[in-house]
Amino acid sequence: MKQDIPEDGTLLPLMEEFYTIQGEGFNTGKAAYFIRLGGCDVGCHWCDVKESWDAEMHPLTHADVIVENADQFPGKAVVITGGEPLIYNLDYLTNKLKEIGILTFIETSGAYPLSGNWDWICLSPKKFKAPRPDITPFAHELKVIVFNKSDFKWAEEYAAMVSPTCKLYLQPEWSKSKEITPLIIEYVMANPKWEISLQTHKFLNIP
Ligand SMILES: C[S@@+](CC[C@H](N)C(=O)[O-])C[C@H]1O[C@@H](n2cnc3c(N)ncnc32)[C@H](O)[C@@H]1O
Ligand SMILES: Nc1nc2[nH]cc(C(=O)O)c2c(=O)[nH]1
Ligand code: SF4
Ligand SMILES: [Mg+2]
Repeated sequence: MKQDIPEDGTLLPLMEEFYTIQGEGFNTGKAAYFIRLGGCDVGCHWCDVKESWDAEMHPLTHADVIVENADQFPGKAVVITGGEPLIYNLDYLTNKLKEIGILTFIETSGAYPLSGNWDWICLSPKKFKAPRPDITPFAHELKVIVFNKSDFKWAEEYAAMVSPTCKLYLQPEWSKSKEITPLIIEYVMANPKWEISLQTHKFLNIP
C-alpha cells in the first residue's frame, strides 16, 4: 500500500481537506482544518469513510502544501484523520504545523506505530485490527464506537490500558444509533467515568 510513498513523510496521499467544526469527542465545537489521508486496512464494516481505504485513489501531496493550505484559515487547529493516518510517518507534517503555531489533533485506530508531534490524540480502538499496546499511554481521549451490547465490556478493557487522565467517550455507531444511544445513556449514568460523544457534524449537516 505504501511502497511508493517516501518514509520521510514529505509526501502523503491526501483524500480531502476542509475547514469545519470538530464534531466528535473532547474537542467538539472547535473550529479545525481537517486533513484526511487515504489508506486503511482495519476494515470496520460500519466505517463512514470507506472511500478513503484505497491509498492509491488519493494523490500524493507535499506536506508543505498541506501546511500552507491549513494556514489560510483563522482556526489554529488541525485534525489529521483518514483512512488511518498512522500508516504514514507524520513527524514532518506535524512539526511544520507546530512551527507556525497550529495545534495538532489526530483521530486514529492506533493500529500503526505512533509518529508525529501531537497536542491531542484521540484513540478509537477497533476489534477488527487491535491498537498497538504501545500507543495506549499516549492517548488523551479514548473514543469507543458502540455497535452492540458487547462493546461496553470491550470498552472497559481499553479504559484499563489508557492513562488515568485519559478522557473516556462512548460514541454510537451511526447506523445503529437509534437502538444503541439509549443503552449508552444508561451506561454513562451508571458508570460516570464515561461520557457520550455524538457525531454532531451529522446533525449540523456540515462536513
Ligand atoms: C473515519 S475514522 C478515521 C480515523 C481512524 N481510522 C479511526 O478509525 O480512528 C474517524 C472517526 O470516526 C469514527 N467512525 C467511523 N465510522 C463511524 C460510524 N459509522 N459511526 C460512528 N463513528 C464512526 C471512528 O471510530 C473514528 O473515531
Ligand atoms: N466535523 C467533523 N468532525 C469529525 N471528527 C472526526 C471526523 C473524522 O472523520 O475523523 C470528523 C468529520 O469527518 N467531520
Ligand atoms: S479504522 Fe477508521 S478509517 Fe479504517 S475502517 Fe475503521 S473507522 Fe474506517
Ligand atoms: Mg467522519
